[in-house]
Amino acid sequence: MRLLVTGRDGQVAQALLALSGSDVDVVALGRPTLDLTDRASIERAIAEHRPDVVVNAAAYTAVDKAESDEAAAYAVNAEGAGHVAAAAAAAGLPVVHISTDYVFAGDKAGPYVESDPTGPQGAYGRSKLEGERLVAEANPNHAILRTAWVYGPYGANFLKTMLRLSQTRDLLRVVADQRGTPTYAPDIAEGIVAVSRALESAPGDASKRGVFHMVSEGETTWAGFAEAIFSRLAETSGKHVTVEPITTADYPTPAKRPANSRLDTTRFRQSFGHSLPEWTEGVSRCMAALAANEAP
Ligand SMILES: NC(=O)C1=CN([C@@H]2O[C@H](COP(=O)(O)OP(=O)(O)OC[C@H]3O[C@@H](n4cnc5c(N)ncnc54)[C@H](OP(=O)(O)O)[C@@H]3O)[C@@H](O)[C@H]2O)C=CC1
Ligand SMILES: Cc1cn([C@H]2C[C@H](O)[C@@H](COP(=O)(O)OP(=O)(O)O[C@H]3O[C@@H](C)C(=O)[C@@H](O)[C@H]3O)O2)c(=O)[nH]c1=O
Ligand SMILES: [Mg+2]
Repeated sequence: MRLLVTGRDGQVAQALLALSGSDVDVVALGRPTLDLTDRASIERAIAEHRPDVVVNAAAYTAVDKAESDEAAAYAVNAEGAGHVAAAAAAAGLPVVHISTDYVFAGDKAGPYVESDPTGPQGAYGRSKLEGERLVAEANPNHAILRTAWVYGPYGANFLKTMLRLSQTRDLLRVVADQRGTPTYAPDIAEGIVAVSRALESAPGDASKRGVFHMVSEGETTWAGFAEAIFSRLAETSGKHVTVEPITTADYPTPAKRPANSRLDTTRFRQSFGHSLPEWTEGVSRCMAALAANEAP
């Protein structure tokens, strides 16, 4: 099976590339070769590489910057996602599209299921929600995978921000009133491969089409995530960092984030017979990979 992945240097794209081997052949393309705002560039890539499934892992992911740059976020996350889905449809191919917990308002008491009403709190979430709509409209043969709090050895993420800040500080203030699930990019990549195989081998199976919540098992807060990172850092390096739990109000940001980002993964697990490991396991594996210098 060959996957054409958009966004070569992204966290998820890099994790998919790392899986490329005999079983699955991954071609990941980014700008300038493949640009989501240029549908013809996506069509050319499909014609050249002849994939079995197209995976849209490229996105405008700067949550705060999107508040003052909403048009750019829409061009990539909404219209661009639609272009990827339309180009796949034109070639008769399924599309796997990655979306986010930030499509929700975050005011539900329990974990969100796929059919819950959306209510994005910021420009990034709005652009991603519109992307979901345009993908579904352009290509009925789709799986939209909403994930959350992505981190891994490649690219920029909260875990690497925490490690960087810890080089100059012994105390970090981190919000403790936003709940969700940190999800390890290599586990997302495995999930995408499982979904891609299912789309390829079960054409027309409606139980494997639509929207799915795909996050690691368990839940925490950003402060809890930071604590887990620093407890592993202490074990391996002896360096101690204190996490001071604070409220969202204590940490003003341009974009509002959902207080409850928890996603119920039942539909995903039942439809694909696959689940992602506990989030704490991913933290250990990511720290080990970084210590082994497996990624820049
Ligand atoms: N990061 C997170 O915490 C979460 C991410 N997601 C979703 O998961 C998916 C993957 O995210 P992640 O891997 O973290 O993203 P990254 O921010 O790591 O990477 C995104 C990639 O998209 C590329 N890109 C941006 N604009 C374009 C464009 N116009 N054409 C082609 N490529 C473009 C960027 O390329 P360049 O280097 O050129 O800028 C970058 O390589 C996205 O859909 C995201 O919305 C969902 C939940 C959480
Ligand atoms: C760096 C830092 C952040 N924070 C807070 C701010 C915010 O509420 C939370 C996370 O901050 P970040 O900016 O790293 O995370 P953010 O960019 O909001 O991450 C989101 O990215 C997009 C792409 C998604 O789709 C989401 O699932 C989510 O992962 O932690 C602190 O409290 N202290 C700190 O020192
Ligand atoms: Mg950010």
